[in-house]
Amino acid sequence: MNQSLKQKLKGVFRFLPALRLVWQASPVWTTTHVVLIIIQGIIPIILLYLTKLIIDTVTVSVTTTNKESLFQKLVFFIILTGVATLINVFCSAIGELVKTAQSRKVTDYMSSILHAKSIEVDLEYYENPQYFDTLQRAQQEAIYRPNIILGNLVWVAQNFISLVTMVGLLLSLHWGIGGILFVAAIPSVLVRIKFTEILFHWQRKQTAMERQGQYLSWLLTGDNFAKEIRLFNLGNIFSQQYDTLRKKLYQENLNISTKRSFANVAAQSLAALLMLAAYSYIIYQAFLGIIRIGDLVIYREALQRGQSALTGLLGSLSSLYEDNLFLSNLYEFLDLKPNIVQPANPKPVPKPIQKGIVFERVSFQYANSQRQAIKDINLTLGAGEVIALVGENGSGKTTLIKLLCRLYEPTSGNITVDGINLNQLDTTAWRREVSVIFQDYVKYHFTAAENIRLGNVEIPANDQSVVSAAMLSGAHDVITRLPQSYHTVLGKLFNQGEELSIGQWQKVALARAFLRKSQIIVLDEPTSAMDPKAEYEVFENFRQLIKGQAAILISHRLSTVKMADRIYVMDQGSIVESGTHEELIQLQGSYAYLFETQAQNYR
Ligand SMILES: Nc1ncnc2c1ncn2[C@@H]1O[C@H](COP(=O)(O)OP(=O)(O)OP(=O)(O)O)[C@@H](O)[C@H]1O
Repeated sequence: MNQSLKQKLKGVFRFLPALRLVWQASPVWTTTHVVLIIIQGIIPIILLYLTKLIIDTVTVSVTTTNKESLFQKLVFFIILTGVATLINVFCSAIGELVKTAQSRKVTDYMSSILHAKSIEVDLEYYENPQYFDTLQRAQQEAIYRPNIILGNLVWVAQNFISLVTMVGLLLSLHWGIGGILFVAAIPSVLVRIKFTEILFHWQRKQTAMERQGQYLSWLLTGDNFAKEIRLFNLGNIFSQQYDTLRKKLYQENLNISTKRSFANVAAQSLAALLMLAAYSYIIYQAFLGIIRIGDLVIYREALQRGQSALTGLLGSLSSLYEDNLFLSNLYEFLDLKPNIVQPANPKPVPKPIQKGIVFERVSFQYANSQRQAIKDINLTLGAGEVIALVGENGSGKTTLIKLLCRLYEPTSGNITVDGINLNQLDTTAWRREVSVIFQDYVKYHFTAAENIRLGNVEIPANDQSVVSAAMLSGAHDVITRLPQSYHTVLGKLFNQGEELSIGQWQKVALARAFLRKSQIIVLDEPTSAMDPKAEYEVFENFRQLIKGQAAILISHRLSTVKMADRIYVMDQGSIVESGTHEELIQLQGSYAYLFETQAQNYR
């Protein structure tokens, strides 16, 4: 057997993981769903059999004198027919409810699996377009495919039983008729499998384009972009780009669908001709008097039912193949492994940190980049020390912080805390000790109190420490002026939300950092959007604010970092100067030059 056929067959039977997901999502609804489908599959056969019994009884009654017992029998069969019909009606009515409930459960379960995986993977994945393609494909399939697999398996069973019965009947007439049934069904199945594969590969190729379309649509409809799109009059341009993209996708899809339709016409015409030949043979047998008119009717019925059972069976088998092919998109996503590995036996995080954090010849290059973002960095942050990183845009300051938080692994060199390499610590436990507010901090569209509490979710809601943190960052005054004070929803996304200015948002984010009970605090341009008074208040009493935490400050305003114990000046990924403010001024290097330039602007 050639390799690809083997793989295809393997694909057909790789439905167990999907069934497991369906089962895990909702064992009770799934069982009920299957039981109902089975009952609904059996009842038509029972009804058919009861009809036969009724006809037989009526036929006998015509020639019998003792009609009373036959009448009782007849009444009994009619009652049974009524009961079976009622059960059928009940099952289909309840079936709708069960189907809806079960598929909603599966949908929600699959969403939570996708969410869990999205959190588990490293930040690095989020800088990789292929990751988003994989995620998009997984999202498309995960929601409904597992349920369809379940349905298709039940269909396979139902059609198989039906087929065996009908083929048995037809074989009694001529073996060739059974054969024709099979031959007639094959072309349609081949067409389906072929076009499923074509569509699958086309969709995989088009994911990036689909996402580009979604991005344009997001630009056109998202609140973040509404201002600029209007002012730069970009609406029509983006909208045209979107239309061009969608037209291309539509055209390619239509081409495949058209080809598939023609192939289907050819396959189904061939099947119809073969069935006509079989039917003609049955008619001819009746014409010759070999079979009776009654037989003709039965065989025709068996032929039709047999054909629909076989088409159904092969159809559900090829659907299973299709489902599995497309579900590989989901498995591909679920199989992603984080690059940052957790140590098997993590060492405890030092509490309190005694000696401090040391960067030893640390270099790092982003996976999607040709250049080193930081090179050969040596840096020390002693316990309770405040250090500052300054340098031009792109000099590597934020990257250094990301390495400290173990969002990435250094390409070379070591980062240690009290002599223990960060890769020997449990990542979550380590991150608990670092409180970071990045430049692109998150504006949560939750209440003001929740926005701050997210810095330390271990404290209860409405804890007084939220207010204390807000006071330290200057957010308290902003929040108390809001209509519902700390209970006001921030942002404009939800009803009664109150939008803040960028500087006000920054104060809220800073409060989040202050709330966290960590040993290290990292503020990446924390006051860049604050007014001078607010900024002054933060840095004036900075050491009291951080209460003995070690701190790393990143700022372009050198006046704010003057008080640091040590200032590191970065340039193109390297540290080019370091020392206290006074030492660096005396050095008369790039720091002194920058400081002097900024100071002149304020004179
Ligand atoms: N996710 C990324 N993937 C690839 N390259 C990146 C990524 N993030 C940053 N870089 C590159 O790494 C270098 C350092 O960036 P980094 O953000 O650390 O600079 P920075 O000093 O914090 O700059 P700024 O002052 O503008 O905040 C830059 O050349 C940047 O282009």
